[in-house]
Amino acid sequence: MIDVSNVTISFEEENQTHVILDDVSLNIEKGEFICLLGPSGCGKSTLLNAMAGFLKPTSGEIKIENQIVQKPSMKYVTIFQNYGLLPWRTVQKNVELGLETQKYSKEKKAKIASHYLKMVGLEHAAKKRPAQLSGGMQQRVAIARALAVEPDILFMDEPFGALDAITRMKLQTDILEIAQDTKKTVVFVTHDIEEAVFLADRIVIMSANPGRIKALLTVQLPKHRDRTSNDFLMIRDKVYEIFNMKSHETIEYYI
Ligand SMILES: Nc1ncnc2c1ncn2[C@@H]1O[C@H](COP(=O)(O)OP(=O)(O)OP(=O)(O)O)[C@@H](O)[C@H]1O
Repeated sequence: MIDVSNVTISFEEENQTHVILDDVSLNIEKGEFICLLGPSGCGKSTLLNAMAGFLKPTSGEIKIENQIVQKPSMKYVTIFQNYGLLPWRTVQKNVELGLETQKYSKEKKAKIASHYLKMVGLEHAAKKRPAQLSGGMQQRVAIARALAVEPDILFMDEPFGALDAITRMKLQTDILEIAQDTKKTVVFVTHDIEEAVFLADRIVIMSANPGRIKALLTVQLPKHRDRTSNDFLMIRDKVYEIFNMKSHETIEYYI
């Protein structure tokens, strides 16, 4: 569904060229949940923004369903860490935002918004304003708003980065279920190894200076993942190994 071919992205600054992404190639299948994982500054957001049409590659090309990506499209939607809700609108009206460019009746817009608010467990909050909601709830509204335009692809840039650990785990479970139920293709940026192992069908492991793909890891875990299972921990360890973060000393524990 998404073909990234030999993409290099560089920026000019004070007469110097900074190569942010260097010859990155990647194919993403329809319905896959892909996590872009890597240290700060390795170009995860830059790659996501290029796929989403916010940024043009310096060389190489990106195609979505065989069309070169030139600009953002309604067929794919980006969700950012800072929810981007309009504070003066109710939750319901925020979810309806993306529908306003389409010629739907008032009733149809309200029906679609209610459907997706229900999907994220917020039907009871429809009349509230964003400031009356917790961070986790605001991000749920942003997810409902993105889903309401029924995109084929969701691009998510560290969407849970600002949330506390427990809320984050709840939202991870929910987005995984929603992505599976609605058969979305998801490209999700994170620097959290556990989050990537919990969510991804495949993890794209990136290295920095310049940003490159260091490894592609297929996560062969069941649909419903258990963060404490041996298989989960083995895959997490494998990622640590790829980042050279695993200690090779044997430690004995006495409890
Ligand atoms: N418009 C720009 N002009 C110059 N440099 C840029 C621009 N956008 C990004 N960069 C640089 O590109 C590099 C990669 O940035 P990017 O935000 O893609 O990294 P990231 O892996 O998503 O990092 P983080 O996890 O910290 O968000 C950084 O060094 C950043 O300073």
